[in-house]
Amino acid sequence: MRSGAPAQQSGPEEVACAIELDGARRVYELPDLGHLLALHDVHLSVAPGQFVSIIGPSGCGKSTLLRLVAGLEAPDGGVISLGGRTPTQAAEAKLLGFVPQVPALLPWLSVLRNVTLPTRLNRRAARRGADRAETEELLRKAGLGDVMHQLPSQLSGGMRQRTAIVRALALRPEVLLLDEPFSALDEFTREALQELLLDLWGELEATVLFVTHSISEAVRLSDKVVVMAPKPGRIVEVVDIDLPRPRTQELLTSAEFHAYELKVRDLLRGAFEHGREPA
Ligand SMILES: Nc1ncnc2c1ncn2[C@@H]1O[C@H](COP(=O)(O)OP(=O)(O)OP(=O)(O)O)[C@@H](O)[C@H]1O
Repeated sequence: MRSGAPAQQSGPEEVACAIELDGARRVYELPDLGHLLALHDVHLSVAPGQFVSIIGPSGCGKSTLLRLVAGLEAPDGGVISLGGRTPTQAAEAKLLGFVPQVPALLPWLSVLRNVTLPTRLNRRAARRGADRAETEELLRKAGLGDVMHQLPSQLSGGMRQRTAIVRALALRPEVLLLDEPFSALDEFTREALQELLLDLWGELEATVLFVTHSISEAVRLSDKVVVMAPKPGRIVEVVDIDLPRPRTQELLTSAEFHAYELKVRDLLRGAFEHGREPA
């Protein structure tokens, strides 16, 4: 428990799990009979409960990496382990929460019913996940208490994205995967949702993989920032962010914070320049 807030009930089996990628590889067959090496020899160790961001130029394989960890696609080589389980086993055990870039909410269901849908549809999810009262509490924490009976079409973009985050968190996942969840939001909404995510992460103790294009967001949120490059998609460096939490406004404007931003920026510049070279 990081935040000091009361923990939701958790047994020993609900402790967050580590994520290990050992030589992961993904090749896409292309219509012209060629192929594209979307991920090449990816090694990554994420400790239980860590918050890790993934950053890199468009097309470097960030979403592919997330899909492999989520068990939505299988690697063409290497091994991926989530606390000793394969991604498919972890997904079947309902240990994973996934927040996509665009919140996929069912337009005919209220906010509350969208959030409770996974636990209503699946017995395993129901056993692990938050009950109705806990879900309503999560919605209130996310600032959605007053709109939980409204339809998604009545909400702002930021509210819809909060709903998608609460839906993933209501499963009490051991591993939370987020694919650029705040990219379409204005700066202030983005900051508010970063705070919310950190608060809820603090309570749930999930292991987080977070894809972003924002250097400051990555440094602000993370224990580690994974910098990727394209052609082929690969990890160029993992930067440990050795800053205390909570990361106050004072810290966010400090020279130390800025030094991490510059370091990630330099690595990214190299990755972009590489991406511009002919493959
Ligand atoms: N199903 C697919 N079939 C063929 N190629 C694919 C497929 N999915 C992804 N790719 C290609 O694999 C590469 C990596 O894609 P991916 O979406 O993982 O990149 P990304 O880093 O997440 O990009 P972005 O930042 O633009 O979201 C890209 O060149 C993409 O065009």
